[in-house]
Amino acid sequence: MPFVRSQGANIYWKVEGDPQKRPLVLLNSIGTDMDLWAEALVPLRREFSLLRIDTRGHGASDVSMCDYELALLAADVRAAMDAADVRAGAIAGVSLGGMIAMQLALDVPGRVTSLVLVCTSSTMDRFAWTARVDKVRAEGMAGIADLAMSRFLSPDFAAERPDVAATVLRGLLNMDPAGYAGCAAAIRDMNLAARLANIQVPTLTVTGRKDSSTPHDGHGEHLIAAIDGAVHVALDAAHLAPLEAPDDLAAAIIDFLKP
Ligand SMILES: O=C(O)CCC(=O)CC(=O)O
Repeated sequence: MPFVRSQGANIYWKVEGDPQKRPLVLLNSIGTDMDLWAEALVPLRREFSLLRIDTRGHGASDVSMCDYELALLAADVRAAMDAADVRAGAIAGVSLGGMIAMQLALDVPGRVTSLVLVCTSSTMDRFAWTARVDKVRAEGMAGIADLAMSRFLSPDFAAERPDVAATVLRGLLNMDPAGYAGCAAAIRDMNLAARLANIQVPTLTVTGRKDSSTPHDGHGEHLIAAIDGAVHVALDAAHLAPLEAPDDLAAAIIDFLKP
């Protein structure tokens, strides 16, 4: 079974593609699961051996009833990499997934060969995320669904692809609020900004021109400035770029990671 025990929880992972190819680990945002990457898998599978992981509290992974920390979520990724026999690999993460990827690169640099930071940040508004944690614990997923959906997908894309928007909304509403709150606490408490200069691996930062949650200004720009040699690509997408611009994102990743 593709579950690994990590710090009191079963974490779901899945490998796809030719195991002889270079490993690429794919991490999801808060409020989604490994299927966030589904639309980009075909081109990525041609180039990489893919390891996808459901972040603790999401998808098929266990929910722990507490505040999580990025270090815990990074340890879960390390455990899944061990279980999948991936000693080191490129790590691509969307939003929370990018934060976990940065934490992993700082905590265990030997396990990370490159970073792809998609629609993410090292500094989110602590006040807003404190309110998000409280609201989801008090009201459940319905209490935060409209806000999250308004940032996940652009209105144009949601109108063009109501099937995708409905699937994302259903996933959000059906998840355990404790898992969302635990991860939201990790975003609230993250402490990455002062450590970014210690990231020593080639890094691609991807921003979405329609992303109001972690846009270039105030978010992506800080990663690009602080991480030595970081490369930047902007895509025509809102926050969930793997759904809104899967081909362009896959092409950017493949180009950046080419040997
Ligand atoms: O719901 C939002 O406001 C966007 C969530 C966010 O920025 C963190 C994530 O997507 O992991």
